[in-house]
Amino acid sequence: VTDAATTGRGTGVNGDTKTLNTYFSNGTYYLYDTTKPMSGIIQTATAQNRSTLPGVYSTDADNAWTASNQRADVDAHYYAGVVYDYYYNTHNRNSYDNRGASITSTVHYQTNYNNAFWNGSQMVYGDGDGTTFAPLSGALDVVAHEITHAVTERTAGLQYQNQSGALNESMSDVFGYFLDPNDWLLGEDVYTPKVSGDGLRSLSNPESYGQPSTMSNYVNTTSDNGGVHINSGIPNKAAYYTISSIGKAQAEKIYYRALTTYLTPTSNFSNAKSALLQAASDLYGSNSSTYNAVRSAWDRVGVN
Ligand SMILES: CCCCC[C@H](S)C(=O)N[C@@H](Cc1ccccc1)C(=O)N[C@@H](C)C(=O)O
Ligand SMILES: [Ca+2]
Ligand SMILES: [Zn+2]
Repeated sequence: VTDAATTGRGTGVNGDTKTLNTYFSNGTYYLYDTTKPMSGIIQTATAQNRSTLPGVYSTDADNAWTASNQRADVDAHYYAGVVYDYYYNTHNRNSYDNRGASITSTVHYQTNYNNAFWNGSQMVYGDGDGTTFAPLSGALDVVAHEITHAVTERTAGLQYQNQSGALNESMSDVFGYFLDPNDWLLGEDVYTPKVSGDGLRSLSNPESYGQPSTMSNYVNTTSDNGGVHINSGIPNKAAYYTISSIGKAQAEKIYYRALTTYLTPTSNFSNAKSALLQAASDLYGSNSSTYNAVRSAWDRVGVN
């Protein structure tokens, strides 16, 4: 039997061509990447527009993944590999559990599903309805957002409600930015495909998308698990100030260290400020301009 790791070619959600790590077995090609060091595999499946997970492996006959209904599969697979490489190369983290866990993605979840999520075991992507969203795996910052939920779950464990939940969401957005730093927008590559230049959220200007950016405008609500997608604007704005001041290279070190060393399941915004300051102190000193930039950022969003 001639099983083998192979290299394929695919078309992404936005019509771009990508090289894919695939696998050939028994006459069929699979979105099954065995190339990562010490890690498990990265594998992509389709729910075939139903809700059963993980669904069935995405397959192709000739390793040219160019059909229109394969675009979401191509990007989910390719971007999962990009995010794996980021955590491994930048933070020396071997997959979301730091022990080489396999990364599984399922696309074509339900019909016109305008969301993506981590379900505790895998990533799941809807195709969008074509107006609000294009297939959500088509954006690297979305894929990074979802995998970062898995990292958070295995480290800080931030409870998905109220302030800890907004922090959880913010960490996913901030690492979404670190993966896709071309702009301060989140989801711009798949959000409102008929409208250009917008995103679902903005780190630099949360208000432009209906989020608060100061503690004084924190939204007390029972919906959305206590407004986790609303109040994330406050830590997101602090991240914008921090990154703008000290740059991406130092910021991502501080954020990774705070997330994996100091934050806990019940951390609130004030605890996040302390965690980031402690990380900045550990890495750059408590009298450093880096430390002072982090403190200033959180002062400016009104978190003491
Ligand atoms: C199914 C239950 C809800 C899970 C929410 C997931 S983690 C989530 O936050 N998804 C992101 C997807 C995303 C990420 C970055 C950029 C664009 C879109 C999200 O923000 N979802 C919005 C639509 C929401 O759930 O309100
Ligand atoms: Ca982006
Ligand atoms: Zn999320």
